[in-house]
Amino acid sequence: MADAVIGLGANLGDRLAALQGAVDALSLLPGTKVTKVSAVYETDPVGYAEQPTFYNGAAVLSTALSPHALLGALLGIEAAAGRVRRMQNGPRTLDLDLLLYDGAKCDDAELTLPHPRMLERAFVLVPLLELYPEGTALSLPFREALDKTGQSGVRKTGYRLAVSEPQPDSFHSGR
Ligand SMILES: Nc1ncnc2c1ncn2[C@@H]1O[C@H](COP(=O)(O)OP(=O)(O)OP(=O)(O)O)[C@@H](O)[C@H]1O
Ligand SMILES: Nc1nc2c(c(=O)[nH]1)N=C(CO)CN2
Repeated sequence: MADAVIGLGANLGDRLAALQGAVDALSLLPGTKVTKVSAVYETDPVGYAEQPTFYNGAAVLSTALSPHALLGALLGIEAAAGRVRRMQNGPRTLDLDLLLYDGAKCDDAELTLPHPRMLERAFVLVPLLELYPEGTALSLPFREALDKTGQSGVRKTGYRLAVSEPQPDSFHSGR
């Protein structure tokens, strides 16, 4: 089993429902358990400013899926949430980024690990600091990066994402 950290974001439609739906979908992936979830943060858009504010958060998984299989699953969950890719940094119903997978490094056509832009983004690093108060996540020290972003515009909402208890197989098969 490996630990993986997922960044979640949404700025179109019902943002809270999108993030909660994503956590629910992650917990249903084969060989996967959601072990930690952050609070939900409301964040000013970074990159392309003329778009609605985002809800962002982060989740930690314990998974038997490989990094590429997990990325494929994230893209599937985004598609099921109605995401249409229009522009880089533009608005989206759901964005799931594979931030870290154990201490793995990877740089191929489909996947870069750690996520190449995570250390520049306070909307990623603030939820991460909540999950890893020591400032190092899966071998990646990130606290200094957060200090360096100098970005504000990340506010905690009163919402938390819920992790539902795993159900016995008989629950899913209806027997
Ligand atoms: N660590 C990663 N997590 C998620 N996608 C990745 C990662 N590394 C590479 N990718 C690739 O990036 C592609 C485009 O991702 P996406 O459309 O979500 O980008 P974006 O959300 O606009 O920008 P950003 O990646 O900066 O958040 C994906 O199809 C995927 O193959
Ligand atoms: N606040 C915020 N800004 C963004 C976000 C995001 O999730 N939150 N995602 C982006 C592209 O992935 C670009 N800008």
